Amino acid sequence: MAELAAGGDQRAALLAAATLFPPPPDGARFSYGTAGFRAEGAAMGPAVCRAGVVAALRSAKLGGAAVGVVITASHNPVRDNGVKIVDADGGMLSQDWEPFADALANAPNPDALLQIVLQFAKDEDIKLGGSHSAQVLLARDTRPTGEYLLDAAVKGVNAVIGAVAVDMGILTTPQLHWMVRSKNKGLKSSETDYFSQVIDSFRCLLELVPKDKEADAINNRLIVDGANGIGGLKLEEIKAKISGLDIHVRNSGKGEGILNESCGADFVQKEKVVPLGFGPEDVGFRCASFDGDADRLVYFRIVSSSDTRIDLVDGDKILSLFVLFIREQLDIINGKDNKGNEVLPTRFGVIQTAYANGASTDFLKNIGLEVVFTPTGVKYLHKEALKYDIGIYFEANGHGTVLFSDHFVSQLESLTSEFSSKAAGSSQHQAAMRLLATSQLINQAVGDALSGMLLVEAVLQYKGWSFQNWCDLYTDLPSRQLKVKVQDRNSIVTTDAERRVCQPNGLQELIDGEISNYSHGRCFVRPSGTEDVVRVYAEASSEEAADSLAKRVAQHVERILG
Ligand SMILES: CC(=O)N[C@H]1[C@@H](OP(=O)(O)O)O[C@H](CO)[C@@H](O)[C@@H]1O
Ligand SMILES: [Mg+2]
Repeated sequence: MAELAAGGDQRAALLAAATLFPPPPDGARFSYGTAGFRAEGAAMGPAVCRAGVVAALRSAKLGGAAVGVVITASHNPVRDNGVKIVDADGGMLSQDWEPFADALANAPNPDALLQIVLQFAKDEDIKLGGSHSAQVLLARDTRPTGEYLLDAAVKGVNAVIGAVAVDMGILTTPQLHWMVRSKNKGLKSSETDYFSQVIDSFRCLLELVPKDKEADAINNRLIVDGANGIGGLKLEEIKAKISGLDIHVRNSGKGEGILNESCGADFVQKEKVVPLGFGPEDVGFRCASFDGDADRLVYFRIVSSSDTRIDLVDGDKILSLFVLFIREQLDIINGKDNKGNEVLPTRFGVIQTAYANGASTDFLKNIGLEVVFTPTGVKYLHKEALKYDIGIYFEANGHGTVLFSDHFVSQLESLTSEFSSKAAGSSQHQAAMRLLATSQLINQAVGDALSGMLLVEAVLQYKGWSFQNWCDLYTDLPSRQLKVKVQDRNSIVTTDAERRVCQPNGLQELIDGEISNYSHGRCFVRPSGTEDVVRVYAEASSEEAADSLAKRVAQHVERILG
């Protein structure tokens, strides 16, 4: 073992941390999945402590760049908790480190943990024992187990000698991603800086609303479901500083309501009924809903006080709205120059997953855009979006953002200053400024309900659109999602961005057979990355047909996988 030697102090520190948080005797296995590790909060101590070790080593590997740890279980019930590692660019942990994170979380005892760390450090050429610097920024949501798990994470970070843990407090998940990214880019990175950037760029977009649109300005009353979580609390804190909107927060997290219980973006999007905390006074108004850690956003409208149904605007329609807005700005800028070249040639990428409603994909294709599909999970969507000058992605559940490449932003900056000297106030100048403000407003690290909502509001004002105008972009195809409990969900192997099954043999043929009986039928199955279930999604021309297609396919899955 000599070559694996780390100083005795380093070994002792790792063993001590692992001993403080021994894994549960039932040997529950953790898998990093689509969203980090999640389980019942009280059982998360060991996994969170070990995630702290991973984050500290990741920072050490990256020469001491800040890395983040967020303690949250997002939209899951309040008794659950979880942990996600934020990489130095502000995105999700690099996928090639996930196997190490899994191995560490599942190490059966302190000695095994020590050996895994030493071997990994050797393979990755990370010098242990304090001969490196490392810093980890930590945040948590409002869950009651958060404080205990924060302590576990800090102990994990500190078990890597030389690593510094910085508690950033109770934050939304996207705030911490933003901070990590900003810090490593040498930009201002405090919470106050985050709020100023969001508030200022939103104001700037409102100032750029064409004057004729202001006349028939849309209703400025906006009601927000904070899921009784951190997003509601933060919005309460800053709503008075947000210009042009009359914001009312329900389920703000200050009252008695329980986190995510019958409220929040996941509930609203899946159940399509009025969340708790809303009353007759909210009927007919534009409502937004955040999830428990405020990285998902959907909109809805309550139809009538005698009806629990809502009109839902999901992530797909938010994406479509943003696409129209961005394309319009690009079209304005791209009047051809005198040599017939486009002023600002732009590679614009639109990315969805298989869960995107088929009507949204048709809408995007009909307006001449190509849509790229990736597997479920932000890490895949985000990676694809980074390939473009402007890359936009949204999951149907409301997680998404718009990414602007550094190169494109600097092109926009020079273009705006060129316009401001040659053609100040021209429509081209204004369009370029709108895009710049958009790149400032919308979170460049991860989906962000707060800044996403403000972009929606700015775009609706820009277009002079009511909620109804937005709904009318296209009509969602009826869809149904089911969960099937099976022995081993990972015996399902998929391909083609999870839209087809390649194992077990014969299952895809059965699914195809079912689909062929339905008009506008579409259906796929995949193992969930966050729950021990196989998910079934079906779409068809009526609710009944979508239900029946989903049920029939679920029965095949149940029969074949047991
Ligand atoms: C159908 C669905 O909504 N799946 C969600 C869910 O993943 P699953 O792998 O389906 O469990 O949680 C992920 C993390 O929040 C999110 O990215 C994804 O969209
Ligand atoms: Mg979330």
